Amino acid sequence: MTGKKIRIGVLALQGDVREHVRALAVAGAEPAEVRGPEELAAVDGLVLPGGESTTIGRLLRIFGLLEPLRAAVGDGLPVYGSCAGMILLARDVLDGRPDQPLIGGLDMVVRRNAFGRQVDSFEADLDVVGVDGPPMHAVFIRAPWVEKSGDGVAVLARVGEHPVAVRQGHLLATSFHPELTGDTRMHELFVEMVRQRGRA
Ligand SMILES: NC(=O)CC[C@H](N)C(=O)O
Repeated sequence: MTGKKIRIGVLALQGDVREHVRALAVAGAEPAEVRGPEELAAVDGLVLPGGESTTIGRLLRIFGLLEPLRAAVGDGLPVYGSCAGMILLARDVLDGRPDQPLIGGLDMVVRRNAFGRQVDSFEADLDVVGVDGPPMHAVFIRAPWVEKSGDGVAVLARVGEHPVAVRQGHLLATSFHPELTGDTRMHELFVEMVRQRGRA
């Protein structure tokens, strides 16, 4: 641990940006909104917020961020994707739009709106690997689940048999929205991941 604040970007094209900015600040990072390649180049880690993955994907193309983001992920930039952000980090999406662009990087296939076929939104208390203390109260909104994942992917939490939190090296993804509950332990876990990469 160093005393230096690390700078973590929040992709700010669409979705619940402000809530992530707030949670990252509470978790001890210096948050920064990212809308273009120069801003992306200036951060030590990045959060992809929830929202609508098809819209965010389209905006990534329009803002010239899709290829720079793919390159940054390939280069080891730590990224945390929540809900729509989880979808963007997947290598493939089921029930997505055929032309829906993904960033990829995480060796998983996700199913979009997976729980939504039964209920649109729900809440659950989850034990998350790597998060100490009481179970985490998790909010799911038209959430994806991980349909399948490669050997390199660690499952951190499940709802029933379905993985809803995963990590592969420098990439972290959750189906749920920790930025909405005031519980910043998921953001703290990500800040620590970024810190350990020593980019600060
Ligand atoms: N809350 C969310 O991020 C919902 C994700 C949305 N259903 C999508 O497909 O992108």
